[in-house]
Amino acid sequence: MLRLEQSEEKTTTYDAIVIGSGIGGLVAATQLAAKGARVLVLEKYVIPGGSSGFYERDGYTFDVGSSVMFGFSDKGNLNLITQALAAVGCEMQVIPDPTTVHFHLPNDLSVRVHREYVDFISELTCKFPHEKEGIKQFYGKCWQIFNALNSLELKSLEEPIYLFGQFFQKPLECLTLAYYLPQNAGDIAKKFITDPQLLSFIDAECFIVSTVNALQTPMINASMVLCDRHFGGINYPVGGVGGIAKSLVKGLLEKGSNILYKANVTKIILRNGEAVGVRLSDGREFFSKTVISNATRWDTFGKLLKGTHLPKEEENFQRIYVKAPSFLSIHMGVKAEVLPSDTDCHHFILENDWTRLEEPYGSIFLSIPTVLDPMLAPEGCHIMHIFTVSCIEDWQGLPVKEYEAKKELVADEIISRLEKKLFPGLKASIVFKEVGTPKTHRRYLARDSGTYGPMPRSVPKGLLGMPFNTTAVDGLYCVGDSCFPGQGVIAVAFSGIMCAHRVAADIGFERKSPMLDAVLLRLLRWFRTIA
Ligand SMILES: NC(=O)c1ccc[n+]([C@@H]2O[C@H](COP(=O)([O-])OP(=O)(O)OC[C@H]3O[C@@H](n4cnc5c(N)ncnc54)[C@H](O)[C@@H]3O)[C@@H](O)[C@H]2O)c1
Ligand SMILES: CC(C)=CCC/C(C)=C/C=C/C(C)=C/C=C/C(C)=C/C=C/C=C(C)/C=C/C=C(C)/C=C/C=C(\C)CCC=C(C)C
Repeated sequence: MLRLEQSEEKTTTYDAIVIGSGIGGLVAATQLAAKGARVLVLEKYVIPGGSSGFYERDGYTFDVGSSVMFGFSDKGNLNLITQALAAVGCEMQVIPDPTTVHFHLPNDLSVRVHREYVDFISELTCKFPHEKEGIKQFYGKCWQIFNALNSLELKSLEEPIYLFGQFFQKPLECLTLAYYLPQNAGDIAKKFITDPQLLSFIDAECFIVSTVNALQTPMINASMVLCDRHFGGINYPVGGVGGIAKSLVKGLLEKGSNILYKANVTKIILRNGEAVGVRLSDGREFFSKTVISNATRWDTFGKLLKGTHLPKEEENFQRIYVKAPSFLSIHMGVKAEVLPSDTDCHHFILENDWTRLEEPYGSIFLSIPTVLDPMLAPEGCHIMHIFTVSCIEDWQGLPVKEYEAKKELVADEIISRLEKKLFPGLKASIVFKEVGTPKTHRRYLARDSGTYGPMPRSVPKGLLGMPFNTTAVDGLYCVGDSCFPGQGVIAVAFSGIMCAHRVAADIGFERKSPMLDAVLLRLLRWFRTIA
């Protein structure tokens, strides 16, 4: 990080200030820096990455959140993490994961999502032989959409020269995407599949990437993840997920831009209604041609623009989307012998009752990244990163002692369930344990109520209602998971690429047509109101 002299703060005008260094913010920043823009990233915490950050304790390197990495392969157009790193001259070594996730579901339904598509389909068909045709048809539709996506060069859908250019070059693919844009995975699954248990399995497939069931999951997003895991595969970065943000920061600095840590933005400064800079909690102010917020839209409009009128578009967003609950996380170090030798890296556990899928503490996510990269833990030990849905309301207003006791109690119950279902002797094998609650996530990730991201209030019209990057405030852009296409590391990386393209056009680093802009932006705004 370069030091900024005090006089420089007041006088330097950047091309863009990015609030927050989650993957969304860092991708936007590095894409702009790669185009020659001067960018300043302001991060509240002491390291970059947000929910894709890392922390070290007692010889362990823990991923804060994300461990399942889509978009990290060396082929196609959808390897957006690889592309984002390459844009600033970085490359990371990755370890291919042979199994995306091992599902442990009610009625002893166990399904491994193998890297090879044919192996996965044959395992699923073995469990549901009477649905062989339906399985082929549903996942086949996903491939049709994925192939359309993968054929496009991905840039801002809010930039007409690019968008119309893609329609001209790939009309069939663009029409396919336009057709599926307002649709959800559950409706399409129901066209081909009738077995209620298989439909519940599709719900679980969608839930792990959208925190809602298939009927509420946009078909484009479902297709993206259900196919990329077989096309490019899931690949884990050597040294842990935190390395992605560290590499992006290195690339950012090498391109002559900068990042400041412990820089808590408390206000977006407006002049004549236009965003022109930001103020930090310690009083420092920075100015720029554009401001990009990687804080959630609830934080951006509710806190950083507090006191200004909530634009109609944001009212519309909040009408369609609510904050998904937060989660309880347990980071553990365990003795290696507790794991059977063929243990997969990622597991999803829902023991007895399908109806508990979306409930707090209903299902359990478990990642064991040391299965892929043993160097993340001391010799003879593994990392277990466990998380489950939990609401902040459950944890508020408790005196410290009760709060700590509740953490222990809830974590103990989750660990007992894992011990019973998967790993006998688990409790006795624990050598390190740290529990995070929704309050922890609110504090360290600076996300309102510790939310995991946005989720539709009811059944959405696919992705139609999800806002892109421009906002009703001139000069202010949003990036991250409360923008199109939503939650997920690869999704926010796409949002970063889109955002940087739109900003670059607005500040003269890319071509733009003001007349076409006005038409397209008005049209997209209208689409969102009918969602
Ligand atoms: N694959 C997985 O296992 C997994 C797990 C967890 C999270 N994730 C994904 O990561 C995505 C989130 O990425 P993102 O880029 O939207 O954001 P993020 O929440 O990861 O990062 C936002 C960053 O902005 C900073 N910030 C917020 N307000 C600030 C302020 N006022 N001043 C300065 N800094 C501020 C935060 O400290 C944080 O570092 C989620 O959608 C989620 O799906 C994935
Ligand atoms: C403009 C208009 C209106 C129209 C036109 C048409 C067109 C052209 C269109 C286009 C479109 C596009 C391009 C789109 C795109 C999209 C995308 C890219 C998407 C993506 C998505 C992604 C996602 C969603 C992802 C997600 C993921 C996630 C979330 C993950 C997670 C994970 C986890 C949680 C883990 C688990 C764990 C265990 C199990 C342990």
